[in-house]
Amino acid sequence: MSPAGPREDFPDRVTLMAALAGRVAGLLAEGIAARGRATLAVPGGTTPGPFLELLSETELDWSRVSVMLTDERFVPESSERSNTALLRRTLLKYRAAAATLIPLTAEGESPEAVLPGLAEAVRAALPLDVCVLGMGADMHTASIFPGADKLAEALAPDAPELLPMRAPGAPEPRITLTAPVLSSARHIFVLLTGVEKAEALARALLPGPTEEAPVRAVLSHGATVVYAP
Ligand SMILES: O=C1O[C@H](COP(=O)(O)O)[C@@H](O)[C@H](O)[C@H]1O
Repeated sequence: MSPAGPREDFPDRVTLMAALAGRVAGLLAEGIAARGRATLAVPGGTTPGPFLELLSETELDWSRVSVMLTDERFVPESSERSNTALLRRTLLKYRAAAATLIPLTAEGESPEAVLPGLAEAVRAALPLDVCVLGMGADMHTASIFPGADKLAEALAPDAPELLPMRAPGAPEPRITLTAPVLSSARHIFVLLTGVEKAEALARALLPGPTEEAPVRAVLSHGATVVYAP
């Protein structure tokens, strides 16, 4: 793997989430000042809730911010596994209620059926000003999983912005931003907490193919890892 970007360790999760929320808000404000609008991508899953809650309270011209998920599970929004529901619950309220959500899911039979209707709005909001990613213990990031059916396509330099994805490690089909979208963000953060993730990161930083550890696709593009135990 080419040299990894910086890593910032925090003494605890409260400090980490507050620092990241402040940093992301500052970068979005810079993007708005420079270009009139800014786009933010955030992860789903179990880690980012407190960061998203704090971000929702920050002072920013949220009416100029577009927000999308890095990936979504193809489940109804009523499911507790819906990343969109997480986003509505934690980020899209208070001051951040004025932001525009670019959806990564819609009602339909399959990810393939809804994807064309989603791609245009995603494309129009790119490039990402700030991309915050999570990582699973299997070293997947967004929904780019080791062993996934469209892994090679998602990692290819000419990948489309969005792909449907099915993987042995994912309980449901997914829709994910692809590696070129994630790695071309102006600022990339990988948000990690806990010993299991620290161990996975150590494995991901070893030399090896990106297919085995998809998070390498962003680590090799200067992503800043922010971590607390
Ligand atoms: O399934 C997913 O997993 C990753 C990691 O989630 P976590 O629960 O271990 O924090 C997440 O980044 C991704 O957005 C999500 O869809």
